[in-house]
Amino acid sequence: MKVKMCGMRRKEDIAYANEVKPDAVGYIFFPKSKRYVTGQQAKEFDQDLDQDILSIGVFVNETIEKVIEIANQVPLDVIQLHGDEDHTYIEQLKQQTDKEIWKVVRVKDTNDIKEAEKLPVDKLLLDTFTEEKDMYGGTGKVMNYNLIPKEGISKPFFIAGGLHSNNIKEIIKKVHPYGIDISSGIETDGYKDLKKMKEIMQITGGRHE
Ligand SMILES: O=C(O)c1ccccc1NCC(=O)[C@H](O)[C@H](O)COP(=O)(O)O
Repeated sequence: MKVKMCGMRRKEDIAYANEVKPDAVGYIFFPKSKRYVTGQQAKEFDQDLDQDILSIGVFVNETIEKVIEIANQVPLDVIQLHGDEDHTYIEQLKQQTDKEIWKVVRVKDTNDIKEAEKLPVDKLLLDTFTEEKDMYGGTGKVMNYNLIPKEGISKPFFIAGGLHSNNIKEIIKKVHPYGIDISSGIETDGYKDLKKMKEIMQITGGRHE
């Protein structure tokens, strides 16, 4: 099972990631997020990140031009689309990059997942839906895992939303995801917390190839 730790926004966060070794870290390129970083900041962070940790860029309804610019600038390994990007948008993006593309489904009902399975992306990431304006992710709220189709999902999928050291084991056992994605659950007072990051790696069994 893979572990992605999202919302890196300080030099210390990168040092912590190098210490605990998740499979991937995420940078948020959504200006309305409290975890927002610029392409230039992410590039500087990324120069200090261990090479065997994937760099993932999180975009919300961003222009394709800007996504490509930042993806090449950092450089990113994966483009995570966390907004309302549709089939046409993804096809256009794919014409301009060979990078892996993940699509986030903010799950309101089972059909949202079934529709997302048809998208031409490498992986899905299931996250919590909230009505709150501009709250596309990093909500710290747990999603309803009963909405996952009984027959399973045809693409590798990450789960996200309100994961923390007290619920992660139970949720993994229930859902059997390809990976987990966590942000608020490894923060204290809004900043990444090394102790919590270590705990998550211990609970998930560390890095798995
Ligand atoms: O984290 C944010 O501020 C954010 C804002 C807008 C879009 C996506 C965002 N985060 C993306 C992630 O991949 C988070 O890790 C994921 O939503 C889970 O967050 P959390 O519930 O805080 O663990």
